[in-house]
Amino acid sequence: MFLEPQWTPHPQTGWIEVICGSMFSGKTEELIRRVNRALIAKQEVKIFKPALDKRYDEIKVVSHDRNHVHAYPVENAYQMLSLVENCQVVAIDEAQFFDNHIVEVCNTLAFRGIRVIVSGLDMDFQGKPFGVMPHLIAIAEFVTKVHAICVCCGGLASYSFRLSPSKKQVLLGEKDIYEPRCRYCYYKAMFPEMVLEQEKSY
Ligand SMILES: Nc1ncnc2c1ncn2[C@@H]1O[C@H](COP(=O)(O)OP(=O)(O)O)[C@@H](O)[C@H]1O
Ligand SMILES: Cc1cn([C@H]2C[C@H](O)[C@@H](COP(=O)(O)O)O2)c(=O)[nH]c1=O
Ligand SMILES: [Zn+2]
Repeated sequence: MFLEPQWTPHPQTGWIEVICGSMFSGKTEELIRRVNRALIAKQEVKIFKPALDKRYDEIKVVSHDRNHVHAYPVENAYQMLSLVENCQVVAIDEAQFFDNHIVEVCNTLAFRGIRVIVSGLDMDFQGKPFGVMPHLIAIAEFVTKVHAICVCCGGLASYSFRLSPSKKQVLLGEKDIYEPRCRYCYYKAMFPEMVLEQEKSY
C-alpha cells in the first residue's frame, strides 16, 4: 500500500504520484483514500477533474462504489494553476482526458512545493497508451498500477474491453459499455486468430 513520503532534503519542491490501471481497478478509490489521509493530516487539498467527465456528478469525483469527494471541473489543465493558492496537495482524476499541457502544469505545481496525485487510464479500449498518461508515468516520482478483476475468468485485469462498436478513443461509459479483462480474455475477444495460433503452438 502506498505510504506518503515523510522526508525530503528539498521541502520547497513537491512531487508527482500517478495511479493508473484499467477501468474498475480502483484508481478513483485510491485517489480518494490518499486525499482523505491528507485531509486528516489537516492539509489544504484541491481535487480537479476534466469538465467533460459528467458521468456520476458534475462537481464530485465519484468511484464505481459511489465513494466521492468534492472536485473542481476544469475545461483545460491551465485552469488549475489559478485555483491552487495555499494548496499542499492537488489531486487530478481522469487525467487521460487532458491534453499535453497537463505535463507542464503538474511539473509547475510540483516545483511550487505541491504534492500532485494524478489518476487515469493507462490504456484505451484498443490496448494503446491513453493520451498523455505515458508521459505522466515517465515524469512521476511514484507510480502505482492497480488491477481490476477480469469479468470473464476472475483473473487480474489490466485491459478495458469495449462492448460497443464505436472506435472513438473517447467514449464515456460504465459497465454498460466496458468490461475489465485479463490479457488472455481481452486478446481472445480482440484478436481471436492470434490467440488460436498461440494455443496451437503451446
Ligand atoms: N470487475 C471488477 N473488478 C474490480 N472492482 C470492480 C469490478 N466491478 C466493479 N468493481 C467495483 O469498482 C470499485 C473500484 O471503482 P473505482 O475506484 O471507481 O475504479 P476506477 O477509477 O479504476 O475505474 C471496486 O472497489 C469494486 O467495488
Ligand atoms: C477504455 C476507455 C474508457 N473511456 C472512458 C470510459 C469512462 O468514462 C472513463 C474511465 O473511467 P474509470 O474511472 O477509469 O472507470 O474513460 C474512454 O473514453 N475511452 C476508452 O478507450
Ligand atoms: Zn480473464
